[in-house]
Order: sequence, then C-alpha cells, then structure tokens
Amino acid sequence: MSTTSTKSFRFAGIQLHVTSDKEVNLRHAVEKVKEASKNGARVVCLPEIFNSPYQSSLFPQYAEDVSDPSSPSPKALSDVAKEEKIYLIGGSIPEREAINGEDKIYNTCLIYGPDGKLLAKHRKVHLFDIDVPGKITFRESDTLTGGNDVTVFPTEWCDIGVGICYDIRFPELAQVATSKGSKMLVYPGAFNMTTGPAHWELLLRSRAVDNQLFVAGVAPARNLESSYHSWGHTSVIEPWGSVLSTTEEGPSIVYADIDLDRVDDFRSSIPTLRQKRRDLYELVEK
Ligand SMILES: O=C(O)CCC(=O)C(=O)O
Repeated sequence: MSTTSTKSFRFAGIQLHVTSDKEVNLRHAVEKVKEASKNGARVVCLPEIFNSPYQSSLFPQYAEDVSDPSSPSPKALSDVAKEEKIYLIGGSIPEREAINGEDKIYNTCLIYGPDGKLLAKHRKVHLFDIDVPGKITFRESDTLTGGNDVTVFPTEWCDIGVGICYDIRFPELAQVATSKGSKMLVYPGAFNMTTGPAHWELLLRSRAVDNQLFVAGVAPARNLESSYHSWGHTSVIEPWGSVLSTTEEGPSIVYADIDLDRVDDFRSSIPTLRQKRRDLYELVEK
C-alpha cells in the first residue's frame, strides 16, 4: 500500500511495549517498524527510550556508543530503515560518549534515511527534572547531560523538526525548528500518569497551533511491571489543532496521512508567522 505523493505521506507512531530486555525491545521494535512500513508508512517513529526501562539509574547500563555503527540499537535502526526504504525517527536511547576520559550519557534520537544512513541526531535539550510533591519526582540530570542543538532533518516531502518529550514544554525550541522550515514536529515522549492527562495533548495541540504545522507525540505503551508508568496516547495533531489520530495506553501503531497542503492553507489564511512584531520581540538561535 502506498499513499505517497509529493504533498503527502503516511506517518506511523509506534506505541511500543518496552521491557527490561534490550534484545527483546530491539526485535519487537524492528517487527513493528516493518508492520508500519507494510501498511504504507514512509516516516516512522519509535518512542522515547525504547530499548531500556525509563529510569535514570539504568541509563548508564543500557547506553551505547552510537558512533560505532555495530552498536546493537543503531545497527537495528539503520538496517530496518534501509530494508524498508523509510525515514526512521528512532525514538530515543541512552547514548554514551567519552569526553576527555569521562563518560557522558545523553537521551538521544537517531534519525535514519531510506538508504540506512544516519541523517540527524537529536540529544534531548531540556532534561526532565521535576518534583511534584506526592505525585512524581524525576531527575534525568542524575545521569544525563543535555544536548545543545535544534534538530531539523530533510525528507522528500518536507523538513521535520525533532524534540524529545520534556523538550515540548519549551515553545522556543519548536519556534526555532519552525523558522528553519519544518512543516512537522515529532516528539518521541513518555509522559506519566500525573502530567500526561493534564498536559500531553494540550502541549501537542499548542505546538501545532503556535507553529501552524503537524505535530506527533510517540510514547511507549503503559507497562505496569516497570517503575515508570507511561501515559501512552501516541497522537498526531494537524495544523488547525485537531487530533488527527490517537490511541489509549496499550501497544499499538498510530497512523496519520500528512497532507502538507493543510500547513500551507492554514499559514495563508491566518498568517501569524508573517505577522510577528520583530520590532517588539525576536527569537534568536545561539
Ligand atoms: O514534561 C512532562 O511532564 C514529562 C516529561 C517526560 O516524561 C520526559 O521528558 O521524559
């Protein structure tokens, strides 16, 4: 099945069941990416931290050197992108890099093109450090270092910006990715049972309307055996702000046909991107 034209493509967000067994997670991710591709998806996204449990103390143990193409997660992602000839936004994995003899760990999204080559890499810029008394405390900075780049990658249909989970709370990052030409923003993410119901859809819809583009958020399925319970609800939002496609908490694949005319139509009928008062304010990328 193919739904691809120059102005549209099928997107798939894989709400993966993630376990503590990396090999099982990778095998399962590859199977689901193949299924999405067979169903016509040309751009496929996995969830945040899809090869490991979402737990700061475990990130060093699961981390991989992604500059080594034989590392298991980069290799699995590259091979399946090439085999299926798709763009694959590889959710995220803990990445290890030795800098001056000291290991740094990042929450990293690897993006592969249809030839299996690495197209871009996004290291989560804003670390998820929160403390909501009696509800949830999480400190990614216990083990992770933040990235320093805004990430936008090209496809044959449009440029796509990528952020990871907590990055969605920072509208400036989305605005910079939009100013670089993105017509879609994709966030692998893993909101939780406190902030998920309150903010996940609201933030996805807000970024879509602010920037007049498609937004996807791709989460792991809820696994009650793990210490972190994901909200799930992988969703795709269209530029007008409506939910195009969504799901609940179980494992699933969420498909959406991305019609880029909807970006152009919205931007020309409500031209806020052109009406910014740069004499009063300006967003500067450093
Ligand atoms: O912002 C939130 O509420 C959740 C963020 C999160 O889970 C993450 O960054 O991994």
